[in-house]
Amino acid sequence: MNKLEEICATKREEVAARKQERSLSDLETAIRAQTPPRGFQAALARAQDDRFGLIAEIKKASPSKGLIRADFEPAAHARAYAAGGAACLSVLTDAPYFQGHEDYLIAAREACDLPVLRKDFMVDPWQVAEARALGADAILIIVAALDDSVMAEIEAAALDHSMDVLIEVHDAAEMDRAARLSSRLIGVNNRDLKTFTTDLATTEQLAPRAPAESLLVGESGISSHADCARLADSGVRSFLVGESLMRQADVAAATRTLLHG
Ligand SMILES: O=P(O)(O)OC[C@@H](O)[C@@H](O)c1c[nH]c2ccccc12
Repeated sequence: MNKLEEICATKREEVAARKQERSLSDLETAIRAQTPPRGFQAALARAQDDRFGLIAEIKKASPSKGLIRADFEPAAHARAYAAGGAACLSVLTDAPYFQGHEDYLIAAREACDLPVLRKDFMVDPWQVAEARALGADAILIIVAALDDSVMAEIEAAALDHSMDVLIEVHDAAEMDRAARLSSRLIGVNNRDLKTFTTDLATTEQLAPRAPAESLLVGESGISSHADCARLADSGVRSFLVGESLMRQADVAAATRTLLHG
């Protein structure tokens, strides 16, 4: 079993337990009390028309790096990312592997007016309703983790709630499977899921294979303006960046430097 399979197996158990505690109708009630989705893909598209689109990630820890930031303050990081010019936020909510929490998403979304992606391992459409109930504006579908039918069900649930879907691929076969979904917001993960090493060439190689009219996002291992400029040469003008920004003392300044050099 590779790490992704292990994480998803743990997630299935977690979701089974949560479903016992919270019915779908209970979630629907919470959703009605939520503010409407903020338009994640539209915000990213506007930003990259102007310059670069940044999805800045609120990430406390990861399986490969352990604790990334000790003085972890989701609301303060959200405000710093917004001040630095990020178009959108991504907030890790997976607890067992990333030390994330739903409360971090709620706090980050309340602290600014950027659209927020719930970064978690979606294995069941129920989680989409849960994400919207928390306020999430977008969810992630990891193609490597799902078969085609579950993927389509999760996407349909998100579109039903007027949320955007970031579809994550990391090889050519996954890009072809992503093309069969309807979302055209496609992230190429530069991180090899087996070795955890990152290589920006992954985005460069897969970008030409994306369906027409896709909004492409380069994900993982991006740490400088030069990295962004390099990926822009292959037509990718939006980026998902976590660790390199989370490690900075002045997150707002680092975000500005990443975007503007
Ligand atoms: O911290 P980085 O190297 O900038 O990467 C951010 C983001 O791409 C990464 O956290 C990520 C991409 N896809 C994921 C899926 C699950 C958990 C995490 C991720």
